[in-house]
Amino acid sequence: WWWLRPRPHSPPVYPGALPLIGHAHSLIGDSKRLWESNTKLQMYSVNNGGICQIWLGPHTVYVLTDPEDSVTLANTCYNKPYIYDFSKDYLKNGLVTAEATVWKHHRKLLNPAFNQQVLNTYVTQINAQAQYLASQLASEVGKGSFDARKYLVNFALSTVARTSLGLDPQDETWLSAGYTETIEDLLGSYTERLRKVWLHLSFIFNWSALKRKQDQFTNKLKKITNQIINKRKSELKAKKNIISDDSSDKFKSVLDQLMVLAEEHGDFTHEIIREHLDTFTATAYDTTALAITITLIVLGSNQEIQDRVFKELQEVFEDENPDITKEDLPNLVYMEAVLREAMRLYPSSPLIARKVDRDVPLKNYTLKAGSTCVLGIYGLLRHPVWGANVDQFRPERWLDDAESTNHLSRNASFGIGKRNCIGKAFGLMVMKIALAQILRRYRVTSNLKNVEWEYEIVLKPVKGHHICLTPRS
Ligand code: HEM
Repeated sequence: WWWLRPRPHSPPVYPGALPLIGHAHSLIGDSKRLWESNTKLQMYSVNNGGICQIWLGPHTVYVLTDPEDSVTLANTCYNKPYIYDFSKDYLKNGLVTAEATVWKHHRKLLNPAFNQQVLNTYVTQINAQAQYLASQLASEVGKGSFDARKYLVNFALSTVARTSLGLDPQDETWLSAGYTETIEDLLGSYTERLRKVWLHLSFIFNWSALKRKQDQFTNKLKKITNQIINKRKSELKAKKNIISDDSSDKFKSVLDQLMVLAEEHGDFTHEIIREHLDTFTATAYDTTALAITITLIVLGSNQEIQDRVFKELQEVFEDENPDITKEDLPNLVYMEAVLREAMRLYPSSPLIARKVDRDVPLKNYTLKAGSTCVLGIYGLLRHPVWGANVDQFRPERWLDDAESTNHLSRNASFGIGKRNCIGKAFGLMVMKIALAQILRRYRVTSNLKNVEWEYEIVLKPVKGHHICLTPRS
């Protein structure tokens, strides 16, 4: 107990530590409890100078919510702590889980795959999926409230299938092979391990039923992606010139771009291509689907703001063109402010973490090597730096008083520092197109006050019937 005592010159300790286990007990419980514990912890950090510490057994975990300190830490320590290893069997050298040395090299090579020129070639595919989504939602009109997330998950996965994997719109093999259910089960199993702290220890986890289930999910998903890569390899072998078509305005899936990298760089093996593709899917689909779901719930509870979004849509789409063009996207200024504000208050990834692999001096304290640092995105996005009415949904803060958003945490919902989200621009584009297609056709109503939240690696509204749709005449 002596060595667990708070020391002078070390960050404030979050209350509630128990002998030997420290704060580990606060991880136990269901996903709703996990979210409650997480918000309390992050807000404690905000209210105590943007930093606090907890103990998981003997291990120190700092929780940072100060904008400057968070960037310092994120740009000093690039390695991820052991909890990211929960998904290593599946994603290993993918950008999220790769060791810092591999990550630096691969991130540099992969950045161009997500540049604006490439993204512009995806607009047609995303429009097609978003129009299909809007037409599917028609079946919910007049039936009262429903759970929009399942529609948005299908939309997000179909969009990934087209743009990342290059599958034809008619090609249903991916989704019909049970991909959606299996990826949901796999991500759920990571949260289960997070909550059952004794399973953090590999020698216990390796003997558990959860490990056996996780292996089944992982193997199934790997098999599906491997089949897609192999099929594409055979196609390219048959038509030798496809990939060498370098014209920048021609659609080229992420898989094809990875194949080009494989030709140029020996270290892009078949397995590494799979790890990157599976990483893009796992990181892209739920974050995007949830951000759209949450924005719809928030807009359904703020009719005046929704009216303003609709007015902007009418102005931008004067000619009734059913597709949103790449030229239209920058004109959806108010909609982007709404989206960013919804993601500020309810970030899909409310916390990320780094391994503190050296002593890191911050403004008031030095973080000790060998510990873990949680970067509290939720707290950062409600830090006083955002102004007095930080808890209020106010899209105008992104427009009128731009200086109140012109600070280091501006993009924190997409991560912090250089190891931030590679798919940020892609995600924003997908979300804007989907929202535009939905909101042009339907008025949304909902009640944000009734929503309960849970933490399952991502922040989710607890499954339920949250929104109603009425057709716009
Ligand atoms: C609303 C949408 C999205 C949100 C909120 C989001 C959020 C984030 C956050 C917070 C991180 C940092 C993770 C960490 O440091 O541990 C991250 C990383 C990442 N995201 Fe996203 N993301 C979104 C969409 C996407 C999309 C569409 C892709 C598609 C490719 C993507 C791919 C990635 C990858 C590969 C990383 C790891 C980057 C690296 O370590 O270099 N994300 N994302």
